[in-house]
Formats: sequence, structure tokens, C-alpha cells
Amino acid sequence: MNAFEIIGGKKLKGEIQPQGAKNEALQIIAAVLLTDQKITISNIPDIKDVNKLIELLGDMGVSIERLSKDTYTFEAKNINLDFFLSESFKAKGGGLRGSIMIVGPLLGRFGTAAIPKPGGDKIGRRRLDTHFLGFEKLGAKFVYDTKKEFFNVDATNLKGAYILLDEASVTGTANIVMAAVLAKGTTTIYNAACEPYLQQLCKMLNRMGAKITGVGSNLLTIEGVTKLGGTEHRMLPDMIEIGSFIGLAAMTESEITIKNVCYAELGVIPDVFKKLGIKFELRGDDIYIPSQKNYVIESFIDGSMLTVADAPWPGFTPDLLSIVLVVATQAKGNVLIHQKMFESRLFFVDKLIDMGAQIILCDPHRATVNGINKQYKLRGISMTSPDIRAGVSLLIAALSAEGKSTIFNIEQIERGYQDIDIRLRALGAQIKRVEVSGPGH
Ligand SMILES: CC(=O)N[C@H]1[C@@H](OP(=O)(O)OP(=O)(O)OC[C@H]2O[C@@H](n3ccc(=O)[nH]c3=O)[C@H](O)[C@@H]2O)O[C@H](CO)[C@@H](O)[C@@H]1O
Ligand SMILES: C=C(OP(=O)(O)O)C(=O)O
Repeated sequence: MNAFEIIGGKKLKGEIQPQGAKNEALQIIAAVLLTDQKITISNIPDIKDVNKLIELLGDMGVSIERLSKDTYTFEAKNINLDFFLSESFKAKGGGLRGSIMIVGPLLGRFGTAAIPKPGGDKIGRRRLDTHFLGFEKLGAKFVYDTKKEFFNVDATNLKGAYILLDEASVTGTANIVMAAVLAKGTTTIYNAACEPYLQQLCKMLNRMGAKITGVGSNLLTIEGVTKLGGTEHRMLPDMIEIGSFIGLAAMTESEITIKNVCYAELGVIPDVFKKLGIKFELRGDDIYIPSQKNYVIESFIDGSMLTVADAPWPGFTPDLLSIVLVVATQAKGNVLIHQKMFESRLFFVDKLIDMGAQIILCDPHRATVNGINKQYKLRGISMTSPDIRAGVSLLIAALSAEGKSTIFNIEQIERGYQDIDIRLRALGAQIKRVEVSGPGH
């Protein structure tokens, strides 16, 4: 096991390039199963979750060639459907959330699919009803083996249908879209998730020959086709990394330029950080954040306390709420953080309280942060990262804190952030990776 040792309290300076988007990569890479033609994908982040999915596809028979650090070709000519019965599939498929998205393409192309209950962060119940109810509407039958925690799905003939999703699930929408593109007839998906990564998926599928309209809205219409072909695709920069770096700059009073952010795709993310009082400017397509000692949280127009809550896109992504929370601890003013989607994503605040932050955890979904306006610095402690975004929030807290912090369980962070220690050191951070034995603190 590895840990990060951080000596905090240093200002950072320089430029940082966000990696390709993790959650886009998982959708896009699963989509290569929809065709026997070659697909070239670039700006793929070199992170644990993505590499696990690529390995899984390789095990299933996809020919994979790595052209450079971030560019691969995939050719899903000969897929070994018997692989689903293997123990190896059970172990690897269950290792990440994104593996669930192989079901839609397999169902669309081969009429059958299986998947162990997928992994991902333990941040509350993470049900899959939307996925399987959608497949059912398209004519598939699914069986869930509760003992083995295994889903089997079969469909001799997928047929287009009207599907009103029970919730705007991101991976659920991606999965149903990927099944529907090869179904017979027209599928309409209402209450579809519509975030940029899903738009990217739909655009790529259209380049492969799919007929999807309504991209970017919550009403998608898909006219099924019989075959899809190859294409090339480039991943967007990771918006969660971009938000994380804005937060990092503010907490550590650093002057940082985040390069090539595709600003138009960031939705309300920049505005939420502005509401925390953080100043930055757009220079070309870079976000420039000057070193700033203090930042003051805005109130609502009527003078009431700011609430930052998550919502399906174009609302604010839940994946950045932990970052907003940590950044607010050093702001001037108060904010209510309302994590509506996930039930257990705020349980890392005890570590921030240990570091000296003033936070009241009101209930599993809400925390009130009393920003201390940098009257004193947080103090370094030893802590364990419970999930990917909490992990990065703790990392940001540690970089701003006085003294030494140790963060255990950094595998959680590294499933989504590429070479994070190396990139932070390039900005002047004192962070080093150390090997530890035992589970940590
Ligand atoms: C691999 C991947 O892409 N993971 C992302 C994906 O997960 P994932 O696709 O698994 O998340 P879903 O969109 O299905 O749902 C996330 C949670 O929000 C709840 N929910 C969802 C929609 C809704 O309208 N109301 C509601 O309450 C769900 O019950 C669930 O608890 O989207 C989540 C929500 O943006 C992100 O946190 C994850 O990082
Ligand atoms: C929760 C996340 O990922 P996953 O859905 O893969 O667990 C995340 O990216 O913040």
C-alpha cells in the first residue's frame, strides 16, 4: 500500500494541464464493443479505473494497440462471450463502476451480456435499476443472482421503445443509448442525463453511423441501425480535475494556470467557485487563478446563506461538492453544502474537523461550513481517504495545512487522478509517495 506524505503551507506556482476525463473515458471505451471496425481514441487518462477497463476489454478479445501514452486503437472483431463465465471476469468486472457500461453495447451487438455488481466508491447506495429497467423496455430479460451478485441479460431482438427513465442516471443513460443504437426501430429516452461526457458519447456514436438526435437535451431519439463502423475520438479535459485545481489554488494562495480547459463545456462549475469568492480569469481557453489571500463567500440576493447543492447536469456535479466543502473552510463566510444524490459522501469531514476546520455535519446529506478566513492554518494530520473526491479534498487540505500530513489509501485517489504527486511537485508542492505496511489510520 502507498501513502502520500505532504508538508503543507507552501504556495504553488505554474501551469497544469488537466488529464482526459475519467468518466468520459469509461463510456467511450465501452462503446468500442459496438463495432468490429477500428476505433482510435486519444487523450485517454492513464489512471487505474481506465486501465482496468482496457484490460477487461483485452481479456474479452478486443485487439488493443497503444500508439502513445494517451492514444489507443481498439478493434472488437472477435469477442469471447464465454469469458463472462470466468472467475477472472467476476474479479475484474466487479473492480470498477465503469464496467457496467459494457452491458449496453454487448446487448446491442450480441444480444447477451453479463456483469458482476460493479465496484466504484462506497458513497451510498448505487443502484442500477435505471440501466436494467431500460434494457427491459427494449425487450431484454435480466436475472440478478443475489447470492453471486451477478446480472445476466439476454435479448434475441432488441426493439426500440419509449423509455421514461426513473432518474437521470449518467451511466444508465449511456448504457441504454449504446443498446438502442443497434435496436430495431426508434427509441425515445426521456429524462436522459445530458452532461458533456454523454454528449461526447452520442457524437462519437453518430460518427460511427448511429442516428441520435436531441444530443445535449434530456430527450434523446435514436433510430436504430444494423451496423456501426470505426471512428476517431478525443476525450474532453476532466472537469472534476479542473474544479479540483481551482480549489487547490484558492486554498494554497497559489498562482496557477489551468491549460486548455474547454471552458464552454464546464457549465456552472466556474460560477460555483466564483460564488465562494475565488477570482480567476479566462485567458484564451486557459483558466488563470491569481494568488489570493482571502476569498469571501457570497450570499443569495435576499441576503440568506449560500447553499451549494448537486443536481443532474446542467446542475452542479456531486463529484465536486467535497472540493467546494474543503475550499469553503478557509473562505470568509458560511455555506451550506447539500449533497442530495449520495448518502455517504460527506463522512470525511471528521478529518477536516481534526485539522481545525469549523464544520457542522447536520445529517448525512448536509454540512454547514463556517469559513475562518485564514485566521489560522489547518494543521497536518494522518488520515485515510474514504473515496476518490474526498481523497483529493483531503490532499488539498493537507497542501494548505501547517506541518506534515499523511494520506493513506491513496489508491482511491489514483483511480481517477493521473500522476497527481508528480504534477503537484512540478507546481512546487512538497508531496512524496511512501510505502506503508498495514491498513493505515
Ligand atoms: C463512472 C461514472 O461516470 N460515474 C459518475 C456517474 O455515476 P452513476 O452513473 O453511477 O450515477 P447516477 O447518475 O446513476 O446516480 C448517482 C446518484 O445520484 C442519484 N440520482 C441520480 C439522478 C437523479 O436525477 N437523482 C438522483 O438522486 C442516484 O440515485 C445515485 O445515488 O454519475 C454520478 C452523478 O453525476 C457521478 O457522481 C459519478 O462520478
Ligand atoms: C464517484 C466517482 O466515480 P465512480 O462512479 O467510478 O465511483 C467519481 O468519479 O467521483
